[in-house]
Amino acid sequence: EYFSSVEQMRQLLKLEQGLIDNLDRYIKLHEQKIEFLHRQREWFGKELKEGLKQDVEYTSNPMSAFLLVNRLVNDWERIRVFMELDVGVKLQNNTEMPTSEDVVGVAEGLARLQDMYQLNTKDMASGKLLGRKIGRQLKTAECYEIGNKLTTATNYRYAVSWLREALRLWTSESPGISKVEIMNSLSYALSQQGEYEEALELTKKVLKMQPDNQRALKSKEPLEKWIVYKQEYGLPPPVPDADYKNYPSLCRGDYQRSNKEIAKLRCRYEHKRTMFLRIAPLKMEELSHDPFIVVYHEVLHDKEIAMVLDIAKPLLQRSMVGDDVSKKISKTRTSNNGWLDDVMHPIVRRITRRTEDMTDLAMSAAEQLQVGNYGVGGHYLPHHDYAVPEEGKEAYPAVGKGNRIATVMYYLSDVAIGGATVFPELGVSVFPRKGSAIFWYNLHANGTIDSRTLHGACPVFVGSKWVANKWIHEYGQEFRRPCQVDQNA
Ligand SMILES: O=C(O)CCC(=O)C(=O)O
Ligand SMILES: [Fe+2]
Repeated sequence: EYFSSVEQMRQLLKLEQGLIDNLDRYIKLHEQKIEFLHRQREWFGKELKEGLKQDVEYTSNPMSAFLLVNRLVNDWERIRVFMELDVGVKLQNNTEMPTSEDVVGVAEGLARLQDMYQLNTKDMASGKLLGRKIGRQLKTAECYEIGNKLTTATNYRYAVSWLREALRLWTSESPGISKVEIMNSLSYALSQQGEYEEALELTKKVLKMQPDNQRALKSKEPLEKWIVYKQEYGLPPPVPDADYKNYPSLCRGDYQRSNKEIAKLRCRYEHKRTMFLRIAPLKMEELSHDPFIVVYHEVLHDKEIAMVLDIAKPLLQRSMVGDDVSKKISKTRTSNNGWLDDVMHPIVRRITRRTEDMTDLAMSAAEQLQVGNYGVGGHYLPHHDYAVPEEGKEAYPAVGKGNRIATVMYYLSDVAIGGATVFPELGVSVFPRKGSAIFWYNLHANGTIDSRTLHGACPVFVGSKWVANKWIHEYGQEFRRPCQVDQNA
């Protein structure tokens, strides 16, 4: 799977380079083959001309008679074999090609970005994003493909939008795509949205252009029935989108809190929490006092980050959601991650140590470091990091050290546009800054869950977002976690 990580997508450029190299070799060998055949053709032609000039003499002369028979038996046989011989270049090597799921995955990421950042399809198709030119004008057939993939993904709203764009761009010179195909696809996507009237209109237009068009013939009657049904009973209420309140506006970086609230927050050197901080204070930015959320700036060095990424890259796999018993792949989290243990490399141990110095929490109850990379439009919908186990069951039984009391998340990259970490209940957004870490408690001081810590990762717009999570569990923190955050430090 490529689409769920920009790092994996980068491999595709290498893959395409390999394909082009193979194609070049194939073309070259074919050219050599054709050249050889031209030379042979020349030679056979010359011999034949000789023979035709004086055919009786030629065929009765034992020398030329022999040459003629020999040519036909041996030389022409060699040519026959040679012509049928393949040049022996395969287009594809062993590298795994992306699949149609990747195409759908990228199209879904694209629609997610459109939705989140309110981008219109015409601008996107023209390669313009947020007033910047980031690509070329898409062709009719390309818009049509995006629309069709979104239909496959049952994202009909954006499918309609892309198919409309394809229709708008279509000219009789558009290669490889007929107007009728686009109209049929658009009609289908519209009908899935309950817009039967317009769908029928398109279908009728198709039938005017091509009276025997099978697809249009098949859909006309059902559409007419649906229109009558809709007039009588109306449409079923649409399935409501999951409501994450101000999640989208926070992702866009819209202002969420009053000046009065923000005025209470400070930036300062944290030098009290642990012994370590007395000699090496950290730059701390408060985001919220209750629940406690802070960002530590410049806590990881670029060189340390480069090392972590080197170790993590070969370990990347599609991220799961759910606790360790019920985890599964989900569209709500499109990223890849890999787990790094302290024993794998001194740098991992060093980061664990730094997390302890930063938080004063015991690392004996911390999970391995989870390094993550997001894909095209990659996101993680609002969720809690704690688990809510069934009655009588334990949270995170595989860890066996209680619930996730706190989260420390390091940003291992900047993100050019998008990719914020946001807390919808609190109106807080944090835009990634390479080397910074965000730290918060998921549980109240009495150990109950703090639902206000709901948070999500916004779709990455431009860039490759890397993060590293260190989840810390409850056991061993009894005498470590301060009951009250010292706001006057
Ligand atoms: O990537 C982010 O900004 C948040 C990630 C997150 O919440 C998680 O992995 O649990
Ligand atoms: Fe999270």
